[in-house]
Amino acid sequence: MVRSFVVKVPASSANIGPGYDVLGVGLALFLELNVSIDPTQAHLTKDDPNNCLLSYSEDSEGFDSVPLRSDANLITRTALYVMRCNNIRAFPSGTKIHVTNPIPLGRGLGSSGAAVVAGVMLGNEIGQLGFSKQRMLDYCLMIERHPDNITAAMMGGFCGSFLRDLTPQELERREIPLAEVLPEPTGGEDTGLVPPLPPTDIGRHVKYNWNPKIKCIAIIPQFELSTADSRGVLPKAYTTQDLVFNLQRLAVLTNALTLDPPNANLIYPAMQDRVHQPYRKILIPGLTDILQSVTPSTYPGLLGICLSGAGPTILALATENFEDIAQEIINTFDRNNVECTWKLLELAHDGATVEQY
Ligand SMILES: Nc1ncnc2c1ncn2[C@@H]1O[C@H](COP(=O)(O)OP(=O)(O)OP(=O)(O)O)[C@@H](O)[C@H]1O
Ligand SMILES: N[C@@H](CCO)C(=O)O
Repeated sequence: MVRSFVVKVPASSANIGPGYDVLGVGLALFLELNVSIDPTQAHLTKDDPNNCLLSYSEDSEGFDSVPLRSDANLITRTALYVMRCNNIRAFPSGTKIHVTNPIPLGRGLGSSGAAVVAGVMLGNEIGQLGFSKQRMLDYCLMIERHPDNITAAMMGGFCGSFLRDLTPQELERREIPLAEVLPEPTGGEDTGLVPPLPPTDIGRHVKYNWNPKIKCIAIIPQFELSTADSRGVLPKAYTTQDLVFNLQRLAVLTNALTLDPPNANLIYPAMQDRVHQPYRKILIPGLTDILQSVTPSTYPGLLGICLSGAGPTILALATENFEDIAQEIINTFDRNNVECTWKLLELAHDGATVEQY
C-alpha cells in the first residue's frame, strides 16, 4: 500500500526585541515536505543508507548546499533520531521526500527550527508513533536547545516559552552531545546506537493573542550568519539594570501587541533590548543605524523594529507604509554594502501541520 502525506512548518522570528530565547512568532512562509512511501519503488531508494530518496525543488533555499543523504540532512537526521529512539532503524524501503523550502538559511527566520520540527513530525508520521505536539517539542528541544523558534514553528502564532528545570537524571540525558542524538554520517553503516528518550515536558509555552492589523516586514540581508556564531558574541553575565530593562519591556510588549488600536508609543520602546542586539552589532553592518533611524515619527505605521532571531534579518512590525519602511532599511544596509530582499508576512497561526492524501 502506498502512503502519502505533506508536512508543512512555518518560518519564525524569535526574540521580538527584549524576549531573548523566550518570544517567537510563526510566520506564513512554509517549509513543505511531500512524502510518499511506496514499497514497489524500493529500487529507487537502495543507494541511501536509510532507504530514503531526498530531493529539493530547484527554487528552494539551500538547493545547492544542503546534503541529500538521509544521515547528513538536518530534516532526515532528525526524523531518524525520533525513529531510532523508538526502535525503528531506517525509513521504509521506497520512501521519497521532496522538499520545498522558501525559508532562507542562516538569516534569523528559523530555518533550522523549521527543519527540526519538520524532521520530528516526519519521524512521528513514518513510525506512526502518535505523539502529541507537546511530546514532539521534547524531541525538538534535544536538538535545538532554546525554545523560541521551535515553539513558534510547532505551535504557531505568538508564543512565549521556557525550558523547565530538569532533574539530575534528566539533565544527563539533555547534556548528551548532539552527535549522540543525531546520527552522524556513517558511510553506510548503522552503528545500532539507540539514543536516550528525551525527558517529558521539557518546554512550557503560552500562546498570546496578536492584533491582526500588525504585519511583519522581514528585511533579509544576502549573507548568512550562523546562530552559533551570533550566540558566541554574547556575554556570560549581565548587569541587574540590563536584565530589569528587558524584563520590564517584555511584560509590556506581550500585552501591547494584542491591543487595538496598536499603540506605537507603547510598542516601539517596549521592543528595545539590552541583552543581545547591542552585542550582535559587530556582526551586522548598519544595525546600529537601522535600529535608531527608522522610528514611528519618521515612518507612520511603524510600530517597532528589532533583530529577527540571531540575525541578520531585521523584523519591523507595522500596520501600513510597508514598502517605505522596508526601502529605508534596505538603503541603510546598501550604504553598508549589504544587499537585501524583503517580505511582508502574516502570522502562521496553526504552526506545523500534517495532511494525509
Ligand atoms: N530546509 C533545510 N534543510 C536542511 N538543512 C537545513 C534546512 N534549513 C536549515 N538547515 C540547516 O540549518 C542551518 C541554519 O541554521 P541556523 O540556526 O544557523 O540559522 P537559522 O535557523 O536560519 O536562524 P535563526 O535560528 O536565528 O532563526 C543551515 O546552514 C543548514 O545546515
Ligand atoms: N533566541 C535565539 C534565536 C535564534 O535561533 C537567539 O537569538 O540566538
